[in-house]
Amino acid sequence: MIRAMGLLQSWGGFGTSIASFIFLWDMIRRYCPPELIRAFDKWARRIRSFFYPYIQISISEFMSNNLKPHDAYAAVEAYLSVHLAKDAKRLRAETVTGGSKLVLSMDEHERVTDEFCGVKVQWISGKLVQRESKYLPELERKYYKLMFHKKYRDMVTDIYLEQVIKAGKEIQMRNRKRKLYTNGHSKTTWSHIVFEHPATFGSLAMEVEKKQEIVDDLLMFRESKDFYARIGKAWKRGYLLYGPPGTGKSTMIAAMANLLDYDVYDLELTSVRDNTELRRLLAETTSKSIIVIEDIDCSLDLTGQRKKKPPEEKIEKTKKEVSRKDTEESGSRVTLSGLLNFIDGLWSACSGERIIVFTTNYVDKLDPALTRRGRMDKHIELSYCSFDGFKVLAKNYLRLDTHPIFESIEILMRETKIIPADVAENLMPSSLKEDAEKCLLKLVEALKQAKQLMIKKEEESALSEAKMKQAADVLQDKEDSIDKM
Ligand SMILES: Nc1ncnc2c1ncn2[C@@H]1O[C@H](COP(=O)(O)OP(=O)(O)OP(=O)(O)O)[C@@H](O)[C@H]1O
Ligand SMILES: [Mg+2]
Repeated sequence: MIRAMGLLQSWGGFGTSIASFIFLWDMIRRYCPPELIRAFDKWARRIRSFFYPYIQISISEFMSNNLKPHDAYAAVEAYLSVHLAKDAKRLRAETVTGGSKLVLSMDEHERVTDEFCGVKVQWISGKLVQRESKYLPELERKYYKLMFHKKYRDMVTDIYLEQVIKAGKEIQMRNRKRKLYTNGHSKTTWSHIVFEHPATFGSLAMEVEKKQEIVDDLLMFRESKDFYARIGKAWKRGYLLYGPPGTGKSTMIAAMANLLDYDVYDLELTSVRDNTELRRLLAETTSKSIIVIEDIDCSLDLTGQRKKKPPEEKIEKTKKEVSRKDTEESGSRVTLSGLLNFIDGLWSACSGERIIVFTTNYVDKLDPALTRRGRMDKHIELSYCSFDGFKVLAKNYLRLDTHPIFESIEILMRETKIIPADVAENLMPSSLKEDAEKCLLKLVEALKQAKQLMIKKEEESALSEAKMKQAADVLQDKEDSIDKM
């Protein structure tokens, strides 16, 4: 009993000394000049590290020199919130900008343990409140501290930390909202909106094998960082999508971005003043992005002057003609050589993966410099709707795998041409009451009309050919009679 009393007394004494120490330390912090406290801290740390076998690495929320957010801090935070936050006792719940999902992270002064190749390391979250001078407000800087035994120094600094940052960046990439950047309306810089296009390769009407080949190609590109480094080529890939209007070129670009989880830069060449501006815009694009130049044939030519389209294409008054006119008015002087120089030259030096996609309705009209192999790695033709393509659309729009009307649709599709955009329009119910069968009948009607139009056109062209031949024969007869005279 007496011993217990003595123990309590001594604990009481210990408590009192701790309280006096805290009081004394508080007084020192409050009244001593900050320089003196910093010097004291420094020496105290040196003495401690002499006896203490652990190493600490701090990763601060902001860079110490310019107060810019520190990328590594954000990556560590993402890594910890996914892999270790659940082990912490106190958590912070926050929504990611623009999202509704709650993300959990460690609250301040929490401690979690991670294990890497049998080595245990500790992460500690903290907050530092600093005042640079007494005239400035206090600054709060959050930080993560990594603690490990000094015998694992090389392994942790060379391998573990690198892997944490890499994994963290991948998590950030997955959590971020993707963006669609544009440079339209005579803007000299990129402006962006959130990219939320629902297109996927699953919803794209196309032959199954062809679609799978494109998907495989894209996925292989994404995973080929080391391969590109080994062969000494920049990690870039060019796709040329060509085909008539409404065959799904823009839809495929959205599906590519969704598959790879990339941002999209929609480059409006007609708004770019000259090659210098083009170079700057392309250099500003970020890694993991698709740079799109739609209707490349209408946007520029080799000489920098506008191309003249053949008469039959002029009939179609599309946005493309308007954009060409815009270029003339805005005085864009971007040349094909300028674009190609950039793709082959400076752009290759930008780090990270990028995909560049050109689209055109008239692949034959393109300059061979643009279509040669090595420049555009893959040429993809998007053409009129096949029966396979129709089945994808019927499944998506009407949830139908089969129907008795499919047979007549298949026969009509073999006899005539229809673009997927028209098939999609017919399969779209115009009211809640319109059922799947009505939509299929609408499509049958559209196919019949397209067939009639095709027959009429063929007849007309046969007639004009016959007339031309007749006129040529008359001319020949005249020439023959002149010769005889
Ligand atoms: N292959 C396809 N699969 C699914 N839907 C398609 C396909 N092609 C066209 N569509 C539908 O038609 C619409 C127009 O297609 P899209 O804009 O992709 O055509 P495009 O080939 O880019 O045309 P343009 O040459 O005029 O730019 C899309 O919104 C989509 O609903
Ligand atoms: Mg398009």
